[in-house]
Amino acid sequence: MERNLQDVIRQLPGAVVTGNGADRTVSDLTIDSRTAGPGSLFICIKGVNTDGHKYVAKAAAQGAVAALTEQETEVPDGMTVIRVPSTQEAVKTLAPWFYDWPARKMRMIGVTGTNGKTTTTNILRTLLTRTGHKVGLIGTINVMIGDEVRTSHNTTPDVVDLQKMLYEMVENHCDTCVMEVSSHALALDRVAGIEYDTAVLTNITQDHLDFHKTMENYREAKALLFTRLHEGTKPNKTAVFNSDDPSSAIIMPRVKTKIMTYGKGKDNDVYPLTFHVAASHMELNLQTPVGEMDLKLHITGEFNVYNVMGSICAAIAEGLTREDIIRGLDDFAGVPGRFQLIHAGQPFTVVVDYAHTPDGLENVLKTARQITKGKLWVVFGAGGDRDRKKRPIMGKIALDLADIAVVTSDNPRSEDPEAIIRDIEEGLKDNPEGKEIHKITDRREAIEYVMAHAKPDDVVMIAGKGHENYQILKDRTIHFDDGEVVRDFFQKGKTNA
Ligand SMILES: CC(=O)N[C@H]1[C@@H](OP(=O)(O)OP(=O)(O)OC[C@H]2O[C@@H](n3ccc(=O)[nH]c3=O)[C@H](O)[C@@H]2O)O[C@H](CO)[C@@H](O)[C@@H]1O[C@H](C)C(=O)N[C@@H](C)C(=O)N[C@H](CCC(=O)O)C(=O)O
Ligand SMILES: Nc1ncnc2c1ncn2[C@@H]1O[C@H](COP(=O)(O)OP(=O)(O)OP(=O)(O)O)[C@@H](O)[C@H]1O
Ligand SMILES: N[C@H](CCC[C@H](N)C(=O)O)C(=O)O
Ligand SMILES: [Mg+2]
Repeated sequence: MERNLQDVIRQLPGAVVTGNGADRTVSDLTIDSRTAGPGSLFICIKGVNTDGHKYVAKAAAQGAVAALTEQETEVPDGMTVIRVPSTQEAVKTLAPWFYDWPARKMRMIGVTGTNGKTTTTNILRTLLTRTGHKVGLIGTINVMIGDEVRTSHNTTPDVVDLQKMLYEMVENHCDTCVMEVSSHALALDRVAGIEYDTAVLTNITQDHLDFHKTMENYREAKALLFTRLHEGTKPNKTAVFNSDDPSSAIIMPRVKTKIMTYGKGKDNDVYPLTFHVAASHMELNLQTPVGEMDLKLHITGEFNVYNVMGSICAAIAEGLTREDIIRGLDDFAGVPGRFQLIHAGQPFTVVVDYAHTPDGLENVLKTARQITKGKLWVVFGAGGDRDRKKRPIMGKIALDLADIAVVTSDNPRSEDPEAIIRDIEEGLKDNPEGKEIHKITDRREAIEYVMAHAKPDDVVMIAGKGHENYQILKDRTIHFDDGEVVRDFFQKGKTNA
């Protein structure tokens, strides 16, 4: 995408321009000097850790032609500096305009909720792709533009990267984008300039209180996806709600578009008639507005019944037929690190799962219990620099629902791993049944301990990190993969006592 610098300036009310006054071409926007290159307009944002204004010279040295600032800065030779009252505000309209409003050229499906976003977006991508659509996907694990796959840094990227990705999707002839919309993205308006066609709520349970402070703020951030859905000019919009989640009843009355609901009750558009959960699959019979569906799915757990039902509502809203949906769901192989069974020749079941919230942990342990003949183990920790209040709650859930709990580290980030474990242990203090609890701070040692002690018919749930192949420690990020630790343990011929 190329834009004339004067046209860029015209988009910025109140702009004061200094430095190079020549008429030039801007070929790229970036808010990170590290990705600035020839032709870039570098947008300076004041962040939590640092201030983008510090990197104007660096961006210029890398070839950036202009910088967008909100305070006095140096003006490197040859660079044009455009000062506006607020760069954060300016970028919300500048980025969509620069990339020519790509979200207006695709069907946009947004999925929000505490848990289930990655699963739901991936189900929808499979359904739509199998039906002949070219689909872009944005989420926690990766960004996909048709068949091209890139790694993600955030669940929902910042406004500039997001608009750039959408532009690339349009350039690559995608007709639909399905994306996870995090509560951070809604609160910080990373999704400015996007008009959604279909919006899905999975559920709202405790997480991210470090950022939102209260559950009400958290819910209201998520509500924005639905209460703003009618704004704009696109026709045929649908809001999809999980009627079994109490937040839906609070948000739905404020929605001005068509609504579809899913849940256990027969008053929903989509509801289950019967389902049967096994370790690696489930059978599910559903009632839907396009007819009854008999499904055999390669994912499992009651929570996934909800993800499937939400996806079906969105798929129907997008015009898919009963046959499209049945065929697509049959093809859906699951998401890496979501109730993923690890087969390393061991005589018991090992599951790696991304449960990192109280509700997520509760759900996967309840599902695991349904397939456990022996004892149920859980190995888990909690992320550092994240909601501290969820830690003791997760401790109590592990104690209540598993037979043996092994508390370990997740991504400690800047925090002391021992302090995080102490927070979790608050929830383990009241142990009337005297259940076995271990504390093994090193995650590899914790997993290896369990691999060495689990018995045939036991189920081991390794929770929290799912698809992640790294561990973020105070001073460095190391390679770490829960499934690989399990496989290595058995490959090295370590014995299971
Ligand atoms: C709290 C939060 O959302 N922080 C985001 C924020 O970081 P920040 O304000 O600390 O930025 P900063 O590091 O101080 O930098 C300020 C500016 O200087 C720039 N800079 C910095 C260094 C440099 O050398 N050059 C340079 O230009 C940065 O690009 C930035 O524009 O802006 C950054 C750039 O967009 C984001 O990457 C960063 O997300 C961090 C990594 C993060 O962990 N965010 C999490 C909490 C998050 O957003 N999570 C949600 C939900 C997850 C889920 O539930 O799935 C998500 O959507 O991912
Ligand atoms: N519908 C659901 N209800 C409750 N828990 C769920 C649901 N779906 C998934 N989970 C649990 O949450 C974990 C994460 O699932 P998924 O990645 O789909 O959610 P997410 O909303 O994308 O998470 P994140 O906020 O990290 O992006 C799963 O591994 C599982 O433990
Ligand atoms: N997107 C979530 C992922 C958490 C995963 C868990 N492994 C952790 O590090 O806390 C977050 O940033 O809160
Ligand atoms: Mg996700």
